[in-house]
Parts: sequence; C-alpha cells; structure tokens
Amino acid sequence: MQTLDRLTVILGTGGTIAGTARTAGDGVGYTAAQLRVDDLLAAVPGLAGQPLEAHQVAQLDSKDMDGATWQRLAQAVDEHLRRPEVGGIVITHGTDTLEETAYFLHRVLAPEKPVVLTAAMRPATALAADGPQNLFDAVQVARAPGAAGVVVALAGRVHDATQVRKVHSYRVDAFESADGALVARVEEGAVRLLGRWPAGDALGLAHIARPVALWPRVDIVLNHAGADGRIVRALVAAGVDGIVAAGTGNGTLAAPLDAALREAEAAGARVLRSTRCDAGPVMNLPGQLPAAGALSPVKARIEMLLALLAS
Ligand SMILES: NC(=O)C[C@H](N)C(=O)O
Repeated sequence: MQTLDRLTVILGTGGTIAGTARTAGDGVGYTAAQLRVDDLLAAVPGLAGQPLEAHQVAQLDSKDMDGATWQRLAQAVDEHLRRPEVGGIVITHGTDTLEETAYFLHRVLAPEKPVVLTAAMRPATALAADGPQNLFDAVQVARAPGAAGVVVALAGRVHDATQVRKVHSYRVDAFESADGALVARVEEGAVRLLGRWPAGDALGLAHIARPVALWPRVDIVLNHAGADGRIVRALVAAGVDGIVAAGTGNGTLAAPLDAALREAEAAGARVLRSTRCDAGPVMNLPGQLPAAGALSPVKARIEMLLALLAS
C-alpha cells in the first residue's frame, strides 16, 4: 500500500522544461542551454521538504529521442521502481515525442507503481513558465494513493499513455486524450480521479535488450492526395522491416500506395494501416491491409517495433 511519505524519484531527460530562453519574452522553447533536473526542482518551492531524489538520465530536445535513450530510461525506471522505499517516478521530458516515450514505457514495463511524465511548452526562463507547476503537479500524481501505471501530467490534466497525443504546437495545454477521456485532474495539488489508472502486461526489459543498431527498422508513410508507391519501394529497397501507413480517414490509402504496401508485405515487410486523423480507430475490413486499431501512427510504429523485436 502506498503511503504519502514514500520517496519520489525524478528522472531528467531534457526538453523545453529544462530549456532557457533567448529573451524573457521567448515562449517557444529554445532548449540549447539546458538546466539540470536539480535546478528544475529548486525552482518549485512547494516541493521543498518532500522526499525526492533526482537523477539525470539524458539531456536532449525530445525531437532527438532515440532507442538507446529509451533503453537507458526504461532500465533506470525499472531499477528505481524495484526499490521498496520508492513510491513513484516522475520523468521530465520534452513535449515533442513525450507520447512515444510514455507508450514505450507502458508496453515494456506496465508498472504497478506510478510513472508520471511531465514537460513544459515554455522554457524555464520564460515570463510565465509552465514547467514548475507541471513538475509540482506530476509529483502530487506520483504520490497520490492508488496511482499506478504510465501517465502524462500536464496543464492540470492526467492522461493515459495509450491515449495521449500532442495536438498543439504552441498552446500551454498542448495535449489531449483520445475521445477526451482523462485519467484525472490536478487541482491545487489534489488529484481528482476521473477514469482508471493504466494497466497492462509488461513485455519486460529483456524484450528490448538487443543493441539498438540491431533493432528492426520501422518507418511511417503518409497517405495524401496524389500519394504513390515510390517511397514504399525505396524503403523496401533500403531493407525496411516494417511500415506503418498513416492513412486518410479510416486508414484508407490511395490505390498506388496500397499496391506498393501489398508488394512490401509480399516481400516480407510487416505492414499496418493507421490514420492521420487526430482520433478514432481504424477497423480491420475484409481484403484490406491489417489495421492498427486505435493507435496513432507513432504508437503503431512502437507496437510494430516491439512485435518485430520478438521475432
Ligand atoms: N516543449 C518542448 O518540450 C519542445 C521541445 N522541442 C522538446 O520536445 O524537447
């Protein structure tokens, strides 16, 4: 049973939450000069005196997130969660690929203790930085009785790793859950549960232990007006192992793209149809390439990568 005085471990990975702005009015997230996770904690007076421990796992703009950093992060999360005195983990991350890291950790670790990813849309030195409040909220989520699984806490809302997407390039509340279903809200430091904490079956760290240079190659191809099969054929020639097609609507594909994907499948590549729409599932229909269900293209890519790692 979780008690309120258990330790929360904060793992820093970089992102705009750790970024410094060029000028006080720069609200876009210049991240070249990055603050360490201890500096981020020091900027949140409300966290003083709480049982926290901070470690720097990476220091990058999350557009540059990669498999090796995921391996290191999953390893660190697993190690800290095994410590009986640790009640939960907070990960500070960039917003750009946050939903991918959250989904990856969910599928690999499916932790019983809470793992809360948080971020900021504005740099730490912006006039009205959002990082300190998000970090404070994330710690409250990690310490909330009953909290579990991989979630994302940002702008007072708590999202399930499987549902969350970045939907806005600039707004402070840049994330949404598919169909609007939130796990919880954070109000004045209190966590109000609205849904369920995420749960699932963990694949385990051994599943991703292969050196990243030997991981299968999975790419995403977009359907659009005038799309043809040239990119797909180039990918097959380059030795791609899997292709996620971000289709239109319910995963529909222009005829030449569909034909090229079927050729890729016949040549041995795994193929999945997802949708470029912001929400909604892609249904499996007779005679069509396999569907990714409710997974967004980037999460379907992770799912395929993990499936191919098993083979
Ligand atoms: N707001 C942000 O965090 C954006 C930044 N480029 C990142 O993902 O690291």
